[in-house]
Amino acid sequence: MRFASVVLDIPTRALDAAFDYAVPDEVRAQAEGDGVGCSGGLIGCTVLVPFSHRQVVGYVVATFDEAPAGIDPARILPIARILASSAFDEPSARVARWIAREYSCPLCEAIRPFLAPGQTVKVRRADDSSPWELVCEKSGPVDERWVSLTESAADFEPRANASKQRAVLGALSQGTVRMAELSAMLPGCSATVAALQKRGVVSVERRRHVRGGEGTTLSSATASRPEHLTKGQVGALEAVAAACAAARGDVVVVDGVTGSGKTEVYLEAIERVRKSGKSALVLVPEISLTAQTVGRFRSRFGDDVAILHSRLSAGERFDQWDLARRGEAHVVVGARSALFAPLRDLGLVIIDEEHEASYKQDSAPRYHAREVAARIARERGCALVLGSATPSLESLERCRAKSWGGVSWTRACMPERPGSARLPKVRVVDMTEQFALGRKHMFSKPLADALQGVAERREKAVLLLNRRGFANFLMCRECGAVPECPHCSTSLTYHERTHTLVCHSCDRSWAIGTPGAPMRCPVCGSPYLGAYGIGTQQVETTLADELAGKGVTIVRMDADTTRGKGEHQRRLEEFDAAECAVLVGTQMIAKGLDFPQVTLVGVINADTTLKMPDFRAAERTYDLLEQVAGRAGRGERPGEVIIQTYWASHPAIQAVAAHDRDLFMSSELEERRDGNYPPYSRLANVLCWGRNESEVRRVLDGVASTLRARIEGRRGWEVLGPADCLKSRVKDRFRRHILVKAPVGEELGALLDACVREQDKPRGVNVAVDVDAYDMM
Ligand SMILES: Nc1ncnc2c1ncn2[C@@H]1O[C@H](COP(=O)(O)OP(=O)(O)OP(=O)(O)O)[C@@H](O)[C@H]1O
Ligand SMILES: [Zn+2]
Repeated sequence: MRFASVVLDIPTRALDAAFDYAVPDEVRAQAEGDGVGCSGGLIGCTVLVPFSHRQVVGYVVATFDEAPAGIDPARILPIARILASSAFDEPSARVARWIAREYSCPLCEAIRPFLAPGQTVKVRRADDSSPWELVCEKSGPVDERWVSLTESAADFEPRANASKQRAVLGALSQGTVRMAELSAMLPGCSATVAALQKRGVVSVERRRHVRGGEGTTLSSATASRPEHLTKGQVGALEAVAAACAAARGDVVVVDGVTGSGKTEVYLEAIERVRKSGKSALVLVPEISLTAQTVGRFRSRFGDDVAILHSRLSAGERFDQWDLARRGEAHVVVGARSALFAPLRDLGLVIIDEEHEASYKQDSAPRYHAREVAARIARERGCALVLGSATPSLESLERCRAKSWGGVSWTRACMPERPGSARLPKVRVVDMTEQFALGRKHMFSKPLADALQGVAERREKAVLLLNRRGFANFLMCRECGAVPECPHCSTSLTYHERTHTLVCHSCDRSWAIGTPGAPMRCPVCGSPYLGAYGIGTQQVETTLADELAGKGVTIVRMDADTTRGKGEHQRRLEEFDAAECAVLVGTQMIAKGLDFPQVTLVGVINADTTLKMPDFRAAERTYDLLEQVAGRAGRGERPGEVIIQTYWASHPAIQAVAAHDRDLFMSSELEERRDGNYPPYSRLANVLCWGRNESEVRRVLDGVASTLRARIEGRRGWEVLGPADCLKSRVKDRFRRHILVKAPVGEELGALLDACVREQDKPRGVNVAVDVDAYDMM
């Protein structure tokens, strides 16, 4: 290990390569002596290196003994020092390289997700004349050592002059104290504690502080082992075992209907992997990382589980991450970014609800967790399990082809719920018919009746308000104006309770009138300003009227009511504890929740998402409806689902009504094939934004013409645009984009990267390449 290849943390596309440095003896000794590092050496370390007359932070991605060919070893500059222990090993470095190429981003940006949370080091200077300085956003490990007296403390008498010992014993006489607090009370006491520990008078215990699993009253937050696995579960486990045995990154799509017991398959599969001494990684959507999910894993694997998600503080995230790095936890359950956790000896990766759009990161590196997971599985020779009741069309297509990317893709079906639970009966209510019958209420007659039934039978219901799309804005009935944010091209959303108009692009808000006073149109001054679309608050109010005096608890869950820490869980607990209740909410209540007492699911407006300008609109609507329908009838009592819609004939809605995915698939796949959309092509979005509109236009026109010249004559390639984005202005920046379609299997990222690099970009104009884009607004 005399030389190292270092990627500099300078995210410009031109400085993307790794540079070679010499490894001085003391640096090597430090790296090899470091017990906590991931690679057992220098790879994965954050280092300080000289570069072009200054010092720069970089990451070691490879080491070698011979000087690189053609370079005089004496002229290779040395690494100045190590700034942080190794956070990744060689296979991870290879995955990072792949991410950079695949998603067209600078290599250092692809490496950053692998670094220890909260331990990023930067070289900065205040202005051009001041010196460079190291800024270390360190959140070291949280001290979780707890000190307490042992039984033999009673017989221990400190010597007369041992005042420090007396102080420590005194402080501990009331009970266990955290080491950090003890040090704060008695500065410099750690040597004393160590001495007392040696004598057996005090004990120091490392208690893991792990949030998320503890302190919930949710009945479903434990996973008791079922007596028998279902046939579907046994089959799925066999497929997973085969993929583990193949040890080359094979993929199993666990295609199990809602409530079929996919979680039990994950738990069982992890148990087997653990028995063979390997570790496992489980990804769930951020929003499902609730006490319920965490509790289920914790109840089976206890302290062997580390939890990673964005609601943890930086220190807590570091702690959890470090448990994996030190090999103290062998199961990591987390949101998208947990994919980069430094687990040793990985044997299995699981992605739950794999169809979820939130697995695509919408800032650089713009990776899709499913694709990176597949890459990691191949790199480490472990199995990948993708679970969902509504697998993505991409995954289903790969299973149909049986292999993809050099590994096998298998589908394991679980068509039934365990025990006596059955899939609920679904009824579609055509709202145009209701209107023709003279019913203008938010709840159709069948839904209103069903809610009364729930109240009478003392059961529970879930009501979904489909809020994606353009619901809930105000429109002037005289001039037709819709108030928009002056900084973004976004219709403002009306919030009834606070009487404000809110921009969901930039979070600015405007008060309108005073409660009770009429609101006026900002354009023509007319008082006839009406709310279009409905909000959850309105549903809650209407519901309260409908069920007044019936003793039904109404719990509302949306972005507003779950903002505070722990609110999400608190509301679910409230719903769980109530004797008879209705849970009203947005998308966030649609998936994962397992409450056996729910017998009715109502969807107030099924079709708002169908009208979104997005080729995945139908798929998303189908997924959402099938998932939310799946909340009903998970226990012994049968469930019923009522879907209100103005578009009853749409295949997505028909398919949910019949629990027949093929109904939806056949029409959808045909449209995708006709339009050359994924899964039959790859799609990238090249986005350009800046304050100066003409510069934005010029830059993107340049990218488009370079691109068109390059793909000239190549089959299956298509360049659409440039055109204004649907959100053509956000935070006063103009936004235009190009959509690029390419045949499946083409390296789209590398080509787009080259075209963007070629373009001269003035300051203030930004270009982002989003490969396999999900959000094209
Ligand atoms: N073999 C079994 N026998 C009896 N009950 C089981 C069995 N397997 C799972 N269950 C129970 O079935 C319920 C549903 O399981 P789970 O929540 O894992 O479903 P799921 O497939 O993840 O559904 P969804 O996609 O809706 O989230 C749970 O309460 C679970 O304890
Ligand atoms: Zn705005």
